[in-house]
Amino acid sequence: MIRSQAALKMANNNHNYKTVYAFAREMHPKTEKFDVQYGTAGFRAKASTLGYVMYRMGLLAVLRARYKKGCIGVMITASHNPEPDNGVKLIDPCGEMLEQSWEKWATKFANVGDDQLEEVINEIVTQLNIEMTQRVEILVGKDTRPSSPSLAKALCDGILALSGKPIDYGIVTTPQLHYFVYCRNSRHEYGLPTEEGYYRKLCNAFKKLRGQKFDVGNYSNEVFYDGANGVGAKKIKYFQECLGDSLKIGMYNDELIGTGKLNYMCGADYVKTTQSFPHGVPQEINQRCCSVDGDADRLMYYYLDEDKKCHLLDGDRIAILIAEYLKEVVESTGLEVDLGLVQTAYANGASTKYITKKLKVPVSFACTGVKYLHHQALKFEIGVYFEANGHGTVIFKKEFKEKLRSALKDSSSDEVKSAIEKLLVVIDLVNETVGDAISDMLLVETILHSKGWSVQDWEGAYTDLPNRLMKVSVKDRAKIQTTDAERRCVKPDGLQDAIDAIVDKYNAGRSFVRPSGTEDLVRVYAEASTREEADQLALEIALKVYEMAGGIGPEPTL
Ligand SMILES: CC(=O)N[C@H]1[C@@H](OP(=O)(O)O)O[C@H](CO)[C@@H](O)[C@@H]1O
Ligand SMILES: [Mg+2]
Repeated sequence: MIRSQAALKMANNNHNYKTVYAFAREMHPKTEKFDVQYGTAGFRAKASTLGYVMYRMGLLAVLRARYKKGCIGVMITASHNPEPDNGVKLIDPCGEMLEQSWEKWATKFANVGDDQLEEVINEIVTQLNIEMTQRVEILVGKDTRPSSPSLAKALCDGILALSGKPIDYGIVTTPQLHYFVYCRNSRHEYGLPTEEGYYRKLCNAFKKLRGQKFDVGNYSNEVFYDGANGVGAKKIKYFQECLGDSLKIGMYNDELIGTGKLNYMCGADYVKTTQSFPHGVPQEINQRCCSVDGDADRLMYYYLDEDKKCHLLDGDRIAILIAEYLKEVVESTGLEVDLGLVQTAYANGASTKYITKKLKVPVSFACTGVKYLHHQALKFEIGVYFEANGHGTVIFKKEFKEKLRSALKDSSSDEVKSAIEKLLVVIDLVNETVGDAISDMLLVETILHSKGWSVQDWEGAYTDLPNRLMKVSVKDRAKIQTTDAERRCVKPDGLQDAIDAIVDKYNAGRSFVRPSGTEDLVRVYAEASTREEADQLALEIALKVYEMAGGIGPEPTL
């Protein structure tokens, strides 16, 4: 057993990583034979299999921090997945997801044998010329899963093994940790890297925008909030305390009250995938409700109508509401701005049509996964991006913020000045580092309040095309390859032609298939003018995938 951290440090400085191997062998040996892949959202698996992966991600985080000469974050969470799962993802210095070119290192680190660890460390250090004597800080956060503390311990052992300094933020939401990383690296320019600093920044901005009149027009100052029995339920309490009467939040699915399990029959993913009202939230007709997921980076709005039908206002609607509002606020400043929206193929066709034809805001498409959307959104001065499942945010270019500040100084019009001031406060309300369910919720509430809208007014802008998501199990999902932001399939040969021929038979039909980045299956999406047609189209396509792409297990059914 290795006991001395000083001995480890000395070994690191001498480029001798044998101790890392011994540490691994003794405490976090590789237990699984199968390979894992750093996917859309890092590594995810059954928590019991992840100890060694965490240890190795601790090692990699230190290397990444030294390479980037900044602090790095590591979040332990499996988001909306069931409680026995867990996962890990790395956060880069500006609070963004780990750069794609390093994903292959992450995969390699996770999969080599214990006795090859030393070699892989030497390989990356030499190839990227990493200076190994720097003392670097790694910020660690975790969700509420019971497995998270022991996995965090394994992660910290990895960080310490290479003489990094772990800073444990305890239980935090994923977007909070992204925010802390950026605050620290921006030397507090973006905010204070503490929970207190985060709540203050967002709540102050919210209260400023809200003013003293809380109910306006059709807008009523109360929202029901489903915390998915996770970290989002814990953290919303601080907000409620800080917000006081400016927003009444009915808090439900709070595991502390002891009624439910994480993500079980509740939370944003449950609401979106089942298109139904979550358990544990009172069924009040026409009440505006929202759900977050297990690490509070996704947001879904909904309400029940008089017939108890659940109406969803998903990521597409949230994106549109935000883009339209920002467009209006920017117009009132008199400044020219390049505002754009980024969607994925899962965005409802009706939403894309509304944005381009009615709002006249350009839309670009990115592959599934926030890292792709974020990257694409950086091209605009104001880039709004959302996945239909409710994960997204707004990014404001640094130069645009500077433009605003200098226009504020130079303008002689009070009207323009107050419009710019308002926009600067809106920017403070947004967590630009990554999709943040609670910050997004506060922004949606701000917009509805400013328009005097009920949730039904918001829904009235356009009508979603009925849609259906299906899953197909195949022998090897890598056999399916796509192009054009995953909207067209290039492999296996002939599959796209077959899809086109089926889609042609349906009114307003659209469908695409792609291999999931987080689960071992192929996803099928279909939309059409009626519910029956959307269901039927999805089924026909799923059967075609099953037939042409090596389906396994029972044939897909509705
Ligand atoms: C259709 C769908 O919802 N896909 C999700 C899901 O990715 P897949 O690659 O489809 O498994 O998990 C991702 C990570 O949470 C999320 O970004 C994405 O939107
Ligand atoms: Mg999540």
